[in-house]
Amino acid sequence: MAKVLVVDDIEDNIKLLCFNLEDDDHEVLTANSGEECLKQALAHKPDIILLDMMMPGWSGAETLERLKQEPSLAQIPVIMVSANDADDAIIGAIDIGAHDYIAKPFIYPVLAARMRSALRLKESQEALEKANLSLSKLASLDPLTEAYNRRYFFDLAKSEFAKSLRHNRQLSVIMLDVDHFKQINDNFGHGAGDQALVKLTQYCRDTGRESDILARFGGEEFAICCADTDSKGALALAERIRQAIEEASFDYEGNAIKFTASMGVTSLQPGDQEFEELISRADKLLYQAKDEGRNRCISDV
Ligand SMILES: Nc1nc2c(ncn2[C@@H]2O[C@H](COP(=O)(O)OP(=O)(O)OP(=O)(O)O)[C@@H](O)[C@H]2O)c(=O)[nH]1
Repeated sequence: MAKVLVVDDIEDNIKLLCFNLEDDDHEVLTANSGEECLKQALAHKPDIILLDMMMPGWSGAETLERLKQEPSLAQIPVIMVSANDADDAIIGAIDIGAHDYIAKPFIYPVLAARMRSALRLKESQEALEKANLSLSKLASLDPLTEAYNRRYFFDLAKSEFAKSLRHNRQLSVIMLDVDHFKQINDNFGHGAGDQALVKLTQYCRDTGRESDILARFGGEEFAICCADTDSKGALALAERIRQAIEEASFDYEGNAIKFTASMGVTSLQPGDQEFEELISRADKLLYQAKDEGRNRCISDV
């Protein structure tokens, strides 16, 4: 059922707990000191820890504090097991992060019920974290291509822009638009158009750097913000992307589909005060590229 780490310096206590836990179908790991507990927890990520309070070396409380300081272990519920049932000891342990406290000698079914309660709480915390993660993904990504959406792109790129101004670093922007995209939809169907946008995202990712911020602005228009990249580097990147798109083709329902893209490229210039200035320059250059025949990159340097 659950992976349980039992920590106690007395071998007989471990044996007794192991017997009961294994009888309940739990997978049991054991440690006979606080130091060993931390090692086992890091190596095996148990679902729950049953931790003895009084041990030579690190005490139970000290071990608990170390578990809570370790980000990858902090969420594991810890039930303290102790012969000391003084109120102060119980309060102290719960205040430093124990989920629960049970006094020895305990009745195993009571401990088992407390473990179930701790595991239920852990499960609902994990479900909540998962839901939060998918919500923040929804809020930042374009659902079709999984490139960033326009709003999130501006959040990230504006912060890069501010850093570049502060540290006197280069920053460039590429605006990209698929050529005659309407024809892909008209000739092969909307599904082919969608697939082209997914492929385009992949070509940009494969060609660029991990740190490039790629977004779908809407329709068949994309933007890339490249931190620490000067105008020469950005134009070279745009040209590599243009070539990758031109050379690639993908299969859609038996049709080999090819397309091209046009790009406008600009870089941070003295006097720029807002990130939007770069977007608007790159946008003008993109439309110049369209006017001059498409399938080309135009930069303002
Ligand atoms: N399949 C698909 N089509 C889309 C999507 N978003 C916008 N479009 C279509 O993209 C097409 C854009 O057409 P236009 O603005 O005329 O641009 P274009 O055909 O690429 O022509 P140029 O940009 O001038 O080279 C329209 O037909 C839109 O309906 C989408 O998410 N999926």
